[in-house]
Amino acid sequence: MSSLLVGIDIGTSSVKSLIMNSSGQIMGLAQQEYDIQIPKAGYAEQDPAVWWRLTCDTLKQAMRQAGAKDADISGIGFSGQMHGLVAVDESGQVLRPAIIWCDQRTIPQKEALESALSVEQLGALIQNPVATGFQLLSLLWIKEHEPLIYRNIRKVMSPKDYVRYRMTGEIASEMTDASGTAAFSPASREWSRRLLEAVDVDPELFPAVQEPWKHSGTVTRQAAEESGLAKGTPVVYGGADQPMQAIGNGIIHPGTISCTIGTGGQLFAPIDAPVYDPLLRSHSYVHAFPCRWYLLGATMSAGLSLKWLANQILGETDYRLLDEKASTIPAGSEKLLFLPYLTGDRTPHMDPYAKGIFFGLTLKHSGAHMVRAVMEGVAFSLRDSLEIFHSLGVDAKKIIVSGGGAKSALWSQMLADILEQDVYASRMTEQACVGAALIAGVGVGQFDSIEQGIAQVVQIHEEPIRPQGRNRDVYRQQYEVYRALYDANQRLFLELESPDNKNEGVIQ
Ligand SMILES: Nc1ncnc2c1ncn2[C@@H]1O[C@H](COP(=O)(O)OP(=O)(O)O)[C@@H](O)[C@H]1O
Ligand SMILES: O=C(CO)[C@@H](O)[C@H](O)COP(=O)(O)O
Repeated sequence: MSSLLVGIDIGTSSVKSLIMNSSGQIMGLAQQEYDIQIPKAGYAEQDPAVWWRLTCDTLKQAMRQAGAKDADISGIGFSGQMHGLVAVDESGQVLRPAIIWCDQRTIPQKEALESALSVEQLGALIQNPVATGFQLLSLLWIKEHEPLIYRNIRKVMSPKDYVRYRMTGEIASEMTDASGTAAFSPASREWSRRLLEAVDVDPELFPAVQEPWKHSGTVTRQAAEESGLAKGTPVVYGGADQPMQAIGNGIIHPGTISCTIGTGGQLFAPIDAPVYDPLLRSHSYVHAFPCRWYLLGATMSAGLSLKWLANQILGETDYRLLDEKASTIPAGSEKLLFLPYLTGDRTPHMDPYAKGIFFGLTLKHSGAHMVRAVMEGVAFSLRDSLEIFHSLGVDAKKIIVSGGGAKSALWSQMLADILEQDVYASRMTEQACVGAALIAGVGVGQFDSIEQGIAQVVQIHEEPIRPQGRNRDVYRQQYEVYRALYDANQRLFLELESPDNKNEGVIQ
């Protein structure tokens, strides 16, 4: 009898396909990387056809690794990078490259929307801030700059919804990814027709919204040929990467928090009512668990900051080696600080103009100091999110760390020291894929409920990583300077981007 579950994560840097059994044993795991295309400074695009092709490749690899036949797969679930825009025409053809979450071209659309609607009005309509790279703003950009394409758009989709459409032929959205489009009200769990009316966008462009664990169709004949899956294999809607990762870590009830360092960094706290920050410094979205929402603090460039330093500045690609080097530097990087705003900031400043800064450089600082300072800067940024959660009365009894950055013992220790709390690591790997496979198991009836699936699959280390007293004290002081750095530079960030600034990087 078929009983293997598949979880596919359409990440920012790669697609991962995972095959597990009902006890959570990973039987096969394959990953294929892709780049972010930057056709112009501030743009970030990807080709949806590449997502689909590499999904098929990784599925075949994972099945080979698992020694599984197509008939062994009982259900498929998806996880995916959030906020992005895939636009398709009447016949379901992609009209232009996807504009993804870290794209920053929509500063004018963001500012126009924010001057038309107050923070209070946005809070009432969508309970969230709008940020560059969010689907609705990207759609407004196409409307303004590519009117011929805009006219042909029949539906817009989030990245993983497009890949699922290629697999099943059905165009649909689900609550968790709809939440991150800026066109959806998580509190009322429906597209915000009032907001769409206010920006003159046809609500019909947005697909019907489903629950993540529900059956969304089956693998089509063509998808079967391309992916090696069996035609007719059941597929569930799946969810955005943050809630899927939370499910894969067993985080469904208030009190336990997920802390992720992937390309971006996120702090995620389940809540049992759609509470939101009245200052809109963090996000409030629908969770992939019945009647639950979550608060999300987002760092735009987390792992991406380290990747930038490693690849573009130090010419080193081995993260383990960088870890080793950073371990030789004392906590606080001998007073070197890094502000990780390489692609602007979301939480807490929601400022697309913000820039990265190394602050405090002296002759004694080496590449290893810079690596450590980058890791610390990312952890400080996640602490900013924790401070906001505390201010909203959200309890963090337990913090579970994951994402590529959590593979580093040093980075995980820094999180404990800087968040000033025990943090727990998972015994599993690729929790977003695990979450996607788990809800597929719920959808096909292999688990009675998400809770039962979690009890059967998820394993967290019992021993926490504890804050180290001396480091904590150093970081407490360093955090004060970190906080002040943005305030001291906010005006200068704006000045750099002013239309009067003639510095356009042209070589004479
Ligand atoms: N051993 C390691 N030490 C430190 N950082 C690491 C290590 N391995 C991966 N990373 C970080 O994790 C990031 C990738 O995380 P991942 O969760 O795989 O990304 P995504 O899901 O966004 O595609 C890299 O950019 C890197 O900064
Ligand atoms: O932007 C957010 C959440 O707001 C991320 O969840 C993105 O979806 C990217 O995630 P990674 O690919 O960095 O894991």
